[in-house]
Amino acid sequence: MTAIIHCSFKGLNHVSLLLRLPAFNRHRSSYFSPLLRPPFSSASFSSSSPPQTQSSLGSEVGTIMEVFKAAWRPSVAERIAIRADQKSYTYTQLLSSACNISRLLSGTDIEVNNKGAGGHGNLGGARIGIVAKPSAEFVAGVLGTWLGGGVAVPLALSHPETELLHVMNDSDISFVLSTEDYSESMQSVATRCAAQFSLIPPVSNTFSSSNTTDESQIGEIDENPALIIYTSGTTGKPKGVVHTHKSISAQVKMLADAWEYTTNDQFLHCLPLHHVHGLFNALLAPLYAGASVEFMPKFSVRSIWQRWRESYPINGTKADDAITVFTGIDTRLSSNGSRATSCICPAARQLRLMMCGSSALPQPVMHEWETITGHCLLERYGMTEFVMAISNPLKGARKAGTVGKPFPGVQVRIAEDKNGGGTTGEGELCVKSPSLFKEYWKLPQVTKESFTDDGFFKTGDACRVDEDGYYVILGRTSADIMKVGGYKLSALEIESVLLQHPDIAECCVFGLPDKDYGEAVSAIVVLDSEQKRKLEESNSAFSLEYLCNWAKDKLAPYKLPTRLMVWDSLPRNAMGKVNKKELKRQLGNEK
Ligand SMILES: Nc1ncnc2c1ncn2[C@@H]1O[C@H](COP(=O)(O)OP(=O)(O)OP(=O)(O)O)[C@@H](O)[C@H]1O
Repeated sequence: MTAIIHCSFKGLNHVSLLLRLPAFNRHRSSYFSPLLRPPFSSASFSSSSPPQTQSSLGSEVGTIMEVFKAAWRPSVAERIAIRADQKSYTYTQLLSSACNISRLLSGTDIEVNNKGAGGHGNLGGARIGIVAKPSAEFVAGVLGTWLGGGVAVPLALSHPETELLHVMNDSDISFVLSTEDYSESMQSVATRCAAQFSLIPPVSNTFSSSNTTDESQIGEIDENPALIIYTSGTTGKPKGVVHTHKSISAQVKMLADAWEYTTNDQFLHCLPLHHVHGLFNALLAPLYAGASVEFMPKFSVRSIWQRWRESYPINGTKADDAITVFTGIDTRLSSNGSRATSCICPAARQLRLMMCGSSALPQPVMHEWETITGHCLLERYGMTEFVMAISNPLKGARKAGTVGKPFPGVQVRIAEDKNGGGTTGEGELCVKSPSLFKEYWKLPQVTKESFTDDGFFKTGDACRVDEDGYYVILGRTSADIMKVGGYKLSALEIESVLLQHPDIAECCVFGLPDKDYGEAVSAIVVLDSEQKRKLEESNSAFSLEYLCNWAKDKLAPYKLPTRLMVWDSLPRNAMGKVNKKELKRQLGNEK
């Protein structure tokens, strides 16, 4: 049996991929993912022949199609979608490969472990684990999973086997897709989870359109799950956050609109793909906009700066494949990175947009970055559960220490603490957005408890609004908000000040139990390597007294740290975040 699969990325010119799919639609209707839904009229397609109009799908077009209508641009099909390992892949090649993967999955007798996800397509909502290095194959794996009716579960490359097993067992993964480099370990993990395993076929450089006799049906799949992302576990055991095709569509459109992603953009991508920042901001939204994404295999300060320099070799010139957008500035890039490479600032200056988020951007880092690169970083706020909700503007004032204002279509509310009198303007941030997740996987009670009665998601982050209506994130109530002698303090605010000290390269502030004050402001600092060497040479130590003497003009007395630890590094996860809850637990127990 054969089927026509109508595929469309935003801007991919009326494409139907024609494939022979054994038994594809014998029992079930086929479907389209949000990034692969057909345009208003779809057309037969081959790489060599022009599209022909076909309008049989119009009546089934839903909200997703509105997204594509608004986002429509012609002639993206042969543009570069992905660059990786010195190879380029067009949108057509990527989609062709996704269709192959869908066929591969559909042709396999997948036993859907615990259907729970809500079934559609051949895979009926089966969870497909994807463990692949950042590559065209990873993208094709996700799209192919959606095309076949599965739920993609991107798995962390950095996770030790026990954590991988937890996530795979928890999400009842039926099938693991992997690239060669992880083949051996993943095969054994898959076996232990009773899941099938396959290597993702390499995305080919040629497109073949073959054999078409039958047209598949399109079901309305918007509310069906598409993706499960596991939280990083900084506030407890990792939970599976279920996103639907509809929430993904809403989000990619929101981001592409707000930050004006276009077909002219080229993204340098060096973030993990099992986390929303790397997956949505730097991959799915750019692809939705018809942009190119270049994967850098590993986060490397030197290589990132080098790539910018190649993009703009001499001030005023621009390479064809010049990077235009970068998201993911963190302290590694701004401190040792920029100092070591400040001579190449003119190149960095010419990028269209530089963004950061996922954790607080300390003001000293923002200012230093602006001095060196000329970029006022765009900081935004997001969370696995709703992806991105609040952002500083693309055009207009970006305010240091704030995350800007809610995106159009996003509602936010601050739930003030009634016990605190409810007059401070500070409280828990609650979010309602079309990009909100559907549920925590297999945790109905936790899901219920994390929403207000009128459908706002309770973020667990403390927040206030400044005089210009910009939102200021004060931190996680569970880890960043300290209660010291009756005062409620934000660890993020104190960190931002401590980072201004010339000797401090990194720091982390949190409360440890204190019998007199409830909690004690405790700081771990990592010293700048040069300063550390000087201190060692002069046989002196970086003391609490010295730090507080310096900080007393900048912080109120009750905000000054009363405990100090000088460490060689901070324990960070793949996203560069410190798990404060775990640190508090360990250090609290040591006392
Ligand atoms: N711009 C920002 N400023 C301050 N904090 C931020 C910012 N962006 C994100 N965050 C923090 O990151 C959190 C969301 O991150 P994510 O969804 O990855 O969860 P996590 O904290 O890493 O893991 P877990 O949900 O398991 O605790 C937010 O709730 C907020 O505390």
